[in-house]
Amino acid sequence: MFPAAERYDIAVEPDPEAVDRLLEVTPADVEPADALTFSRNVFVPLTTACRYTCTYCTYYDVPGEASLLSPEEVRRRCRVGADAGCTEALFTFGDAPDDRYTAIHEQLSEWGHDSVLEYLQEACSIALSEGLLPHSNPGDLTEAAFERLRGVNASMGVMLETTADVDAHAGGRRKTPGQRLNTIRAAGRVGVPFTTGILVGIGETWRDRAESLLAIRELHERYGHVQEVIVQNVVENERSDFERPGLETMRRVVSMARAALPEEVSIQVPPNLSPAAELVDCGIDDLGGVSPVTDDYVNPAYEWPALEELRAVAHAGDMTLHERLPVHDRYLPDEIRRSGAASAGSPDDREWIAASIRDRILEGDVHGRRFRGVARREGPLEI
Ligand SMILES: O=c1nc2n(C[C@H](O)[C@H](O)[C@H](O)CO)c3cc(O)ccc3cc-2c(=O)[nH]1
Ligand SMILES: C[C@H]1O[C@@H](n2cnc3c(N)ncnc32)[C@H](O)[C@@H]1O
Ligand code: MET
Ligand code: SF4
Repeated sequence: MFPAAERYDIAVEPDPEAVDRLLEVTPADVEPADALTFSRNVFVPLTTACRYTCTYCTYYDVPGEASLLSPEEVRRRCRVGADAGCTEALFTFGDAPDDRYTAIHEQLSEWGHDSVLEYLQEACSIALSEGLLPHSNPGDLTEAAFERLRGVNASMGVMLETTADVDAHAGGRRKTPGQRLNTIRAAGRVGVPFTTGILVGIGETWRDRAESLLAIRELHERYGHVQEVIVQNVVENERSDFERPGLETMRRVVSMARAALPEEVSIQVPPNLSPAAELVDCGIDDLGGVSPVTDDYVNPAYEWPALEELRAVAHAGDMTLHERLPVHDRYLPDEIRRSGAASAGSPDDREWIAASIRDRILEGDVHGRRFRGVARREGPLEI
């Protein structure tokens, strides 16, 4: 049984002087990176049901329409991804859908699960058996949930979005910054390589952006687990009238992110939502998950760029382009770390990856099926 997420409890207090310093940062203050990475993924949206109703989101479905992918469907999609050379199975879906919808709960019971997180565990095992490395973002989680899910995930994530209380997190049950911070802290305590980030343009101020970035830094300083910070701009869609932040805003906020986080933490912009080629001099070094086979189900109107376009982004910044696994190189044990990838040392001597996941990457052989992703290719993956 997975316990329900903890309630509001602010974990960090950003220093006001550090916030002021960050507010002065411009693109001229940051050192551009010399390499750009991305991960080839297949997006597996387990369910469109969600307990929240964020006003910028088109992902969640209204009651009655929300459903779950079956285990057979999960396997089918993973196989398509593995055949296309993906290494990552991305499990991102609505927060605690079973908590809100009895129909979802009943379906899960029929399949022998008492919660969506228990089902996620099975889905991750399916992905592993198809030769993929799971990266799950199921929303807010407790330490107990991370303990269980780390055994079947290479890395995990949740977007902080913002430390501010914004109207965009609407509804009777709403996302709260405290709970998101708790989730990031819980991942740190358990030692899960973690992706987080901020969402730009949902009603937050510049000060809120600086505070959010410093909150992430603080949690990374405590636990060393933040592998990358996504600077994601909100995009227009049919449900909301949020305006996409302009280029100058994005240039400044990406530079702030670079300045706020230590060098070993990657700064990512999603290349289907952001003008990545115009942000290469602001400190980005990662383009996140890009899929050759699935839509970005969170923002389906925004198509993934082809490899050729990723090359053009790298070219614009005079950078090399490398494919990576969902988990960043520095969290891998020495024997499977790729030489040549830009990375500082391992955060500490801890085992960041569960032994079962490490062995799968190492052996490249899952239930007799060759691991078809990049993990088995030799040498640095310059593209
Ligand atoms: O940890 C997360 N990773 C997210 N990822 C994954 C992320 O971009 C990368 O795949 C990670 O860098 C892991 O490799 C997404 C990938 C997509 O294709 C589309 C949307 C997302 C959203 C998230 C997210 O909210 N949190
Ligand atoms: C997967 C992540 O995508 C973000 N997300 C949800 N809706 C939108 C949107 N319209 N534009 C940009 N990002 C969005 C949320 O922060 C979520 O955590
Ligand atoms: N519902 C989760 C969140 O908002 C997962 C991503 S949105 C589809 O963090
Ligand atoms: S962003 Fe995530 S939590 Fe918010 S409504 Fe969409 S699916 Fe739910």
